[in-house]
Amino acid sequence: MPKVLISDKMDPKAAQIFRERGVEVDEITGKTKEELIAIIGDYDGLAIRSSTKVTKDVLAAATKLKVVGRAGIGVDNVDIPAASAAGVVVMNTPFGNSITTAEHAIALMFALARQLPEADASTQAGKWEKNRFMGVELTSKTLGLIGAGNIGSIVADRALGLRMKVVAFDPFLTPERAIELGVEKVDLDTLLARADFITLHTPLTEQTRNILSAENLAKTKKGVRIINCARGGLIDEAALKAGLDSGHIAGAALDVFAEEPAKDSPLFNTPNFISTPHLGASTTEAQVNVAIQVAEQMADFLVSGGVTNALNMPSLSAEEAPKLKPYMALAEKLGSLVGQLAHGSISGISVEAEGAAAELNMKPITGAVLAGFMRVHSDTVNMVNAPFLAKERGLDVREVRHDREGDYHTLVRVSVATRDGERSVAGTLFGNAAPRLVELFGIKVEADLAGHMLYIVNEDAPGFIGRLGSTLGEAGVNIGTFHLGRRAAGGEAVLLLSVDSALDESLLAKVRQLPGVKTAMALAF
Ligand SMILES: NC(=O)C1=CN([C@@H]2O[C@H](COP(=O)(O)OP(=O)(O)OC[C@H]3O[C@@H](n4cnc5c(N)ncnc54)[C@H](O)[C@@H]3O)[C@@H](O)[C@H]2O)C=CC1
Ligand SMILES: O=C(O)CCC(=O)C(=O)O
Repeated sequence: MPKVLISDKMDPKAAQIFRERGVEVDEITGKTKEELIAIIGDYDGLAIRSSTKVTKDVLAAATKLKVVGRAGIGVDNVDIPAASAAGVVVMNTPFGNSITTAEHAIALMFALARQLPEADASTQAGKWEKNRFMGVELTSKTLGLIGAGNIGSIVADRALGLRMKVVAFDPFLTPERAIELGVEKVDLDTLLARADFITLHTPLTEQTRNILSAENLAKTKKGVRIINCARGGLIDEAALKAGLDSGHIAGAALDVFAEEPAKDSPLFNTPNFISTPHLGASTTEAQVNVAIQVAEQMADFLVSGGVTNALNMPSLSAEEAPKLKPYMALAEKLGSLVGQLAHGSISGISVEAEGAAAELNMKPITGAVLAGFMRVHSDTVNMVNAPFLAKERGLDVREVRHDREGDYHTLVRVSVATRDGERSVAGTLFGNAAPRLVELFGIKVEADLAGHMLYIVNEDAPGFIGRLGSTLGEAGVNIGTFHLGRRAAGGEAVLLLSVDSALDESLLAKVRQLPGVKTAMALAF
């Protein structure tokens, strides 16, 4: 039974769903990195929010880990390249907390406009400072939206409902989508110059880090109010403090900080500064949504191989997974076969689908081919890290679907480009379930690729099979199955034998000395 660790506080629905789906679950929150490293080796899955940092060191200790599930959106607390290299799928729940976070941004905008936290503190201190707290109306003001994705779009919708004008800067926002949202697409400088309120809704990336730098803050309108419910690191906090102190910036509300937990920021106690402790997603509704979603996604993956909302692997629905499973087994065997047989530097690999296979989602099939191909050189390769490693090695990967009718109802062909030209193998599924090799380097041969095998290329001549049988028999090697294919009588023949035990080098050397043998290799599946 797969085992998952929930390492951040999560709605109890998550644990309930894991158990209902046949996944064992431990909830151990508040661990230090060292404590997490000490226990992570026991788990197949890790369910987190934003506190757990899934670093290289944690992943190195996570020897059984297959999936990290983020109950939320931002995955900047997960080292995704390291997870990909380790073959660990990283999933998030991209929609479960968007409305809640957008509402928090709007709440902070109102709080800034009317200085609500300070007015509340002053009133409860018995001061009744009616004349101190003069606010501004939101109606007719311009809201500058940096990032118009899921959350930004909801913020825009709510702001338009408040009769604000919304200008948006997002390099990926199309003019059509801007019209649909009712926002004006502008460049960053225009937004900075025109906005009365600025709200940030981008992930933290190398392009967005410090997007509100000292230089950009200086381009804002005097009296601007700034809200950040996305990620710390998007704003230069020192420059923000200077802007608030000088009065250029009329107010700022941060839900997120460059260093979290933020326990001692220079911004604290600055007039017109509001902060919340990364509460953007903290509503009952959002937490139930993300807990249910992350547990369902992770359980689907661990139990049936379904992949949803993965950031480092193509999606594969729980319905598709059973249909694709035998294809992935076939693809992995074909990838492994070409990986074992093709020598020298390989510059490209192509995966072709014919018949029923051409109707399927090819990404998982290609991932399985690459995993089989590269596992020949490293046993830590799997479906997740194989495409990543292929790219790292500069392997040109092609996918081709054919709509032609072939000899088989379904066929997957894998070809590699070698120095000696293209080498290709093909396989089908018998009964839609059993992987079977049907073509090897242009020769028709029908074989089950399983266990220990012996591959021989020889000149087709009488007496060869008897001599080979004797050589193996004398070495105590039992033949399981025997598959023969040849280009033409008396031409080049290919033999694939399954044997009950591993073949050692000395036996292979004897086989290579038999008359007519051109190649003899041990294979393993
Ligand atoms: N405070 C909190 O508790 C929460 C914070 N978040 C944060 O909110 C962020 C946004 O979430 P979603 O809207 O769901 O993500 P999303 O991926 O739907 O939208 C992000 C938008 O940012 C845009 N973008 C990317 N690079 C940009 C750039 N250089 N300049 C301007 N725009 C750029 C993208 O085109 C995209 O439209 C998340 O990445 C997460 O870090 C999300 C949920 C809760
Ligand atoms: O889990 C949380 O409370 C934070 C949510 C968040 O930042 C996100 O979903 O990106």
